Amino acid sequence: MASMSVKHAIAAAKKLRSLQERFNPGGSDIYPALMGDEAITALIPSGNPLSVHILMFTRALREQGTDEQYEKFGRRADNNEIIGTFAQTELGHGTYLRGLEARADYDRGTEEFVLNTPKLSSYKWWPGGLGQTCNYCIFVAQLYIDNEAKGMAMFVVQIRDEETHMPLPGVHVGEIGKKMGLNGVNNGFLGLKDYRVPRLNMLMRHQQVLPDGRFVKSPVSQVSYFPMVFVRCMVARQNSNYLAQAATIATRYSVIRRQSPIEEGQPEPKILEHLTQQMKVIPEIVTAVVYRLAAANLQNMYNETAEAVYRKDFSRLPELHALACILKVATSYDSTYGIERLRQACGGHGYLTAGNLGNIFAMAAPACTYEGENSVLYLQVGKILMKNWSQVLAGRELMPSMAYISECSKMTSFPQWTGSWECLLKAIQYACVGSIRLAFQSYNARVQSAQSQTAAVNYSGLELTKAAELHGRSYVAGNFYQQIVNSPNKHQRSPQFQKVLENMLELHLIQIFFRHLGDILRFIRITEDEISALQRRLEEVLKELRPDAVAITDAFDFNDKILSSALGCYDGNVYERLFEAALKHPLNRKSVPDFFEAHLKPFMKENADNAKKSKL
Ligand SMILES: CCCCCCCCCCCC(=O)SCCNC(=O)CCNC(=O)[C@H](O)C(C)(C)COP(=O)(O)OP(=O)(O)OC[C@H]1O[C@@H](n2cnc3c(N)ncnc32)[C@H](O)[C@@H]1OP(=O)(O)O
Ligand SMILES: Cc1cc2nc3c(=O)[nH]c(=O)nc-3n(C[C@H](O)[C@H](O)[C@H](O)COP(=O)(O)OP(=O)(O)OC[C@H]3O[C@@H](n4cnc5c(N)ncnc54)[C@H](O)[C@@H]3O)c2cc1C
Repeated sequence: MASMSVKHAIAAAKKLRSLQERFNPGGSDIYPALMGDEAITALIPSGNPLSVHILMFTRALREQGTDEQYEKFGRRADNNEIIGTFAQTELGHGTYLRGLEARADYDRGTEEFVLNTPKLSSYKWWPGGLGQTCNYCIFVAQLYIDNEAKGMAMFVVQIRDEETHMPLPGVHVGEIGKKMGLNGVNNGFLGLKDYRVPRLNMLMRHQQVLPDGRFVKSPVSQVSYFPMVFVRCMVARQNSNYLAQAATIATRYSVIRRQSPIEEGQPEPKILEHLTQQMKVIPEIVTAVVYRLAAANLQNMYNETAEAVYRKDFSRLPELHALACILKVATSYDSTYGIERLRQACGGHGYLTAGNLGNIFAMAAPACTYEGENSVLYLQVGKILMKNWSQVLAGRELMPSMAYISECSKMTSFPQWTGSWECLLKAIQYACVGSIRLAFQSYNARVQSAQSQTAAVNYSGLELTKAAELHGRSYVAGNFYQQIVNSPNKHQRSPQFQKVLENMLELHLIQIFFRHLGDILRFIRITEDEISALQRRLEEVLKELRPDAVAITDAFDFNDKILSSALGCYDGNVYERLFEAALKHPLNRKSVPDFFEAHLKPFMKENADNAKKSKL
């Protein structure tokens, strides 16, 4: 499977290169790379062994290396003359980067770094493509000069001979084994023993080691985390795509499948006529749209920040970090939840490989772990919210994406409940700020009682993650509201299209309201009648969106090859395709399976004989 994927990935990469040259000649615009990876990934259901090369190896060379280092390594990587990966995670550490054990000792005598993975737990473990595809990697290690730790640094390391692909001396590399999905990606392990690289193989755009061993610290140490921020932005985009694919499949199937009359004596309706089926499918269509818009927004912010960082302006890094964490967590959690819900909405056929929903789930699910395990990233955001709440208490301004926190903090109570979109959005934001305030009280009490910040974060972890989750909801819902209600190009939309978008906004806000009703009721008084009115509106808006469900998912524009699903094919011939797939199963090549004579027949005969004996 791995070699098949490499073959497909190379073919797709070549096709992409020609498209890029045609539409974006010589441009370094990041989009073709993103689209490229998405396009290749979409065409290889078992995952793209070049993903980390495209998304992290080439970008780290461009963003963390000097211009000279880009010329030496980056250009060849961008041109796919060398294939690399991003080797940071180790067998013993993935989250706690300051605990990474791989080390790089500077040898000023030879102006080289000596790279080692001192123990088994120090082995690099997981990097995509490391097993067999790559001949280079970005090797992340703790930098030591005269045995003094200087923090993390990145090194360009050649691991295989470019001609023979043989691992180089001092390199121990291989595949880590079968996974739940993505088995076309050879995730690998890497051990290095006294492996020497020239001084100029350390990426030195932001921090340097001079020939005599003097260390020039990075102005902002977190800029070395930037490659991860990029992939978190990509995950937001990629996982909203996976959800959109699953929503397309389940929607098409739900208007083909007929089951169970709603009125006695009536014909069996399409299953999407059942209200509970609408509640399973339509909110996921809307969630895919909501996250697609949020991810696009985040990508623009990434591009602006990347340009600024290139000019050594690091001011927007903290906000981008917070938003990238929030969106990576929210999209990966909600997409995996949504894809499984859509699989279940397809009944038994949803469990068939021919439906492809299981594979889409397996492709989406690891995003909850890689690029920063989700609860760890929620804690990151929780910490950032604590810092920002201290700013609020000091009367200082907050970053734009947190401005609502300042506004809500000035409200002594929640205004009269109206149930409008603005009211629903404000309710989510108000509940978020209430949660931040409570988390801060717990956290601050711990810090005041002489607990360290790290310990206080750990023991306030439940409230911090709740506040982070609600901050994510507030950001995503706020972004969707702005795009639907206040978008500058709203007047270019037809009234019918605007109405569909407003129905999607209505559904999203009501759905989030009900999902967090407990969190909201903690801070806002809402009567039973007001909640029941929202229940009615929920049922109403599902009915309103029902006729548009197929058109919205068709607008995602996935062709059958990408969906690769007998349930979601454009022509709707579900049963014929299911049957066609079944007949292709190897077990159907013979009428009598091999195991009959070898196992089943003797087993049944033995039982029959024993039964006869027991009668005698
Ligand atoms: C498309 C898909 C395709 C699909 C294909 C994709 C294939 C899969 C690719 C997966 C590739 C990988 O998984 S690559 C490996 C990914 N690994 C990770 O993401 C590791 C996760 N861990 C971390 O990021 C870090 O250890 C933290 C953030 C958890 C902790 O950082 P720390 O430095 O130890 O400590 P901490 O005190 O929390 O942070 C110190 C200060 O730095 C700030 N800070 C922390 N991180 C950042 C950051 N990234 N950017 C800016 N600032 C940051 C904090 O806010 C804080 O600011 P202040 O408070 O000082 O102001
Ligand atoms: C498909 C896939 C592809 C990957 N590709 C790459 C790659 O290309 N390059 C690369 O370098 N890595 C890669 N990774 C590794 C990935 O980045 C790590 O798995 C991830 O960062 C999580 O680290 P970990 O596995 O060590 O989990 P751990 O950090 O051990 O997490 C285990 C549990 O401990 C909890 N935990 C850890 N720290 C804390 C804390 N401070 N507070 C509270 N709870 C905590 C976590 O929340 C989690 O529940 C990949 C992983 C996968 C699954």
